[in-house]
Amino acid sequence: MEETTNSTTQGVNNTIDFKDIYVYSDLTTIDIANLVIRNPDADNSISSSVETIIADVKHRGDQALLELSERFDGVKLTDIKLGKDDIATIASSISEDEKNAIDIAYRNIWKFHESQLHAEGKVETMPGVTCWREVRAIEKVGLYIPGGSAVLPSTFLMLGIPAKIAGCSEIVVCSPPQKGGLINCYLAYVASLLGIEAIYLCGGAQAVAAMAYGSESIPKVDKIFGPGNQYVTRAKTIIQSTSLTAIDMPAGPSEVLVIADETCNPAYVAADLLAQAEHGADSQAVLVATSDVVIKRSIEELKKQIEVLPRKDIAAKAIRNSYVILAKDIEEAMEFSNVYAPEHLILATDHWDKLIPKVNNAGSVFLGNLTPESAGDYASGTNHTLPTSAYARSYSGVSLDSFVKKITFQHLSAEGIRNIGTAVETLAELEGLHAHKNAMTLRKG
Ligand SMILES: NC(=O)c1ccc[n+]([C@@H]2O[C@H](COP(=O)([O-])OP(=O)(O)OC[C@H]3O[C@@H](n4cnc5c(N)ncnc54)[C@H](O)[C@@H]3O)[C@@H](O)[C@H]2O)c1
Ligand SMILES: N[C@H](CO)Cc1c[nH]c[nH+]1
Ligand SMILES: [Zn+2]
Repeated sequence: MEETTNSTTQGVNNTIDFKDIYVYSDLTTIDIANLVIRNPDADNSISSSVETIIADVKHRGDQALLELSERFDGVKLTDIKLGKDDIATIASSISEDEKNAIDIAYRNIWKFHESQLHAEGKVETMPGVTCWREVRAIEKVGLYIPGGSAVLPSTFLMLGIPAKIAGCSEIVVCSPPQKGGLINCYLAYVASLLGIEAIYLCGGAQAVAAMAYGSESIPKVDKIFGPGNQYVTRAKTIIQSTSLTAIDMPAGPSEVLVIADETCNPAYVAADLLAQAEHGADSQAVLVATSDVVIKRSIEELKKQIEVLPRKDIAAKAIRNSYVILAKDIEEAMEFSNVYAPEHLILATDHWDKLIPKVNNAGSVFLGNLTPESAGDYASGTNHTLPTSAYARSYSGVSLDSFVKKITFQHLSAEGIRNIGTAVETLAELEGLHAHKNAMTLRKG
């Protein structure tokens, strides 16, 4: 890796000299609120191109989608929709080993998400006053499957499986066209496993706009799911306030925070950092360690391992966009992590069980030295579509709940009216809302 010219200057006085990776060693002197900001779009360039793309798709529909695919994906399409027969033909080229791996992931993800189906009981809050909730699937959902720098069939599993379990009646899938104007065979195989009959060849902000407003080819949906780059993520946050379409959460460039103590294995730590760094130059991989020996060894390992990665250049840029923290103890490490609110938190320590209660903000947590984050990315069963950019402070990752609404129901009997009537009348009276009071008084008789 080259020497960094990382523009982050805070904490420079506290750096230990590893030449190309910032190591902050005294958190009390650092502006942490500033340090934890990811990809700020300071010049507003992403927001402004996304706004232009959304307006274009809204007004010109399919024609805009075709032109934007040519411009951003370098693919000249004649048809945006890829149908069932094409999908089946493309899927047939996948090998048995690849099929088996996808099938294992499919089963585990299905099993974990199916376990989230909980029926709630009815509650009698007072005699004759019964309240309960019922679950209904969101009818029309849109799944965005990234495909800019890497096509992610695993994301198709992560979104398609809970949508199927929830019972969503219309599942619209968009993914950027690959060279030749098609999709890759792994996405096609996942589509066939899920029984999805069409994939729309459309990526980026334009795909989000199409699913939010509809185009001649792409149906409008009620909620859009899925991760993506900064263009996709910005588009999702814009359309949720400008259309009647909801979103799962901001799930942008991947990130990981590894907390490591002297019981960690530095080779594993480095591998886990690089696994998220290779997603994109704007990814972030943060190491928070309680010992400078751990830091030194992990960085040595990282420098060795990065050399053989096919995506070395991307990973190196992400590492330059990252940093290391020497915490004074594990408590300080956990405090920093909770402020950072990482998409993925890895506890690279044998003492992980004691740390679980201290985790307040994280998308998904990987416990101990034998639990690589890649397991959750692909096949253990948990969902890999997770909040980034510190949104793990308030959002959960995708789950079965993301695909359903929970509607409350209530029923009052004559006894219920007798028990609750006066309280409702008094509350209506004190709020000065007499029609509210009357709706109860008439029934009390
Ligand atoms: N948070 C999560 O849960 C999660 C999960 C998986 C992946 N990810 C992230 O998803 C991202 C995938 O990104 P990707 O780029 O590979 O694929 P992508 O599908 O998100 O984006 C590709 C699209 O971006 C658009 N685009 C590219 N350059 C543009 C430009 N200059 N102006 C306007 N639009 C442009 C194009 O339309 C292209 O089709 C990565 O950052 C990865 O880390 C996050
Ligand atoms: N780490 C990504 C979520 O940030 C998910 C993914 C898909 N494929 C590999 N990894
Ligand atoms: Zn990943």
